[in-house]
Amino acid sequence: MTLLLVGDIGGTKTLLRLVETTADRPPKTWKPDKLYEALYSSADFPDLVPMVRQFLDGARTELGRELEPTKACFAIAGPVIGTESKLTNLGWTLSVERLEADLGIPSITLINDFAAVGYGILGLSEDDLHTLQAGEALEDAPIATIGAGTGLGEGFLIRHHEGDRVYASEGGHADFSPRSPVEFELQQYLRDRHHLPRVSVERVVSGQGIVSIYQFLCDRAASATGTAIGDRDLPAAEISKAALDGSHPLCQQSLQIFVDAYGAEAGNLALKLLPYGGLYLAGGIAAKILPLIEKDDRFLNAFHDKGRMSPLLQKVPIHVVLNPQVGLIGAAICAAQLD
Ligand SMILES: Nc1ncnc2c1ncn2[C@@H]1O[C@H](COP(=O)(O)OP(=O)(O)OP(=O)(O)O)[C@@H](O)[C@H]1O
Repeated sequence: MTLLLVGDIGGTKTLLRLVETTADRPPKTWKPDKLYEALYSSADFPDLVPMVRQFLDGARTELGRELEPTKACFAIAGPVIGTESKLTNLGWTLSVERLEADLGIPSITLINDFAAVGYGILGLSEDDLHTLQAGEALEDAPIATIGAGTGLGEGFLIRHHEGDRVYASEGGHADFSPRSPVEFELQQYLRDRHHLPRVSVERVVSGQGIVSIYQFLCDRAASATGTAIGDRDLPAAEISKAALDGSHPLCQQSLQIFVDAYGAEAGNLALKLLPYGGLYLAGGIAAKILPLIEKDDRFLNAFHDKGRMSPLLQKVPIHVVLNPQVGLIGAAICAAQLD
């Protein structure tokens, strides 16, 4: 029996989990059962080491036995360079060598959170997915992942007989490319408001993006009517709730612009990778606003809107990931494959 420690480390919260596996290298499509799990507020700790120590103490007390994980994988919302990662929001600097020494775990790896999503989708079952477009799946073709949450993650997976290769990217920081007059206005608004020379797609396609789009529409309506709009400071969850129940026209319009931009960016990613192995929408937001993604085929229309290349994109299978644990599942699959 091998004991794995896996973690999903975000700027806000960190979820740690212990997983047991009987096989040395379980199949890549393995969906691990959790032995013990705990959620922490990342900023409550000066570093990952004291958090893991507290977690393992809690697990030993709860399970009433000695627990010594031999492999660990931590998925990090930020770039991982070689064996190191700096979480700028938290002031943590993590290195594999230091973590292995301080935690006494012989084999540790750090991966980007979207690399973890890449591993994780291999472990999902049909119930974890909602298909937006069946397309025409090709077994050996690349698989793409995209996901709006706190930021916008993008990654890809290449299937290979010697083992699948999972890659993260910083695609969310590529330029936002407006397609309609209102989107051009939005781009200019964001440039002016944040004093930016350019606007990245993450500024629009993310939780903060939903808030920014809504504030843009409020300010635009206020300057057209000369009357300030109430409730200008709503969080993304409330804006999408009001859009879903149809109770607030500006919230509805905000989510329409968001879904259009999300679909268009997913289409850009698909043009670059031709992911006939599937394009997966992960991140926390897509599953929560599914009716708005599907309403009037809004997401798919924006996805397909690529001129002469549109027929190619109609063949890409597109699935929304409904399981919010996909990153942790991926971290466990990755940990299990460590030597
Ligand atoms: N119902 C909702 N509709 C739209 N946006 C939402 C909703 N609920 C939460 N959000 C937004 O989603 C973002 C969080 O996304 P997600 O749940 O994917 O977290 P995350 O990116 O994994 O977080 P972390 O970086 O801490 O790991 C926040 O910006 C939040 O405001």
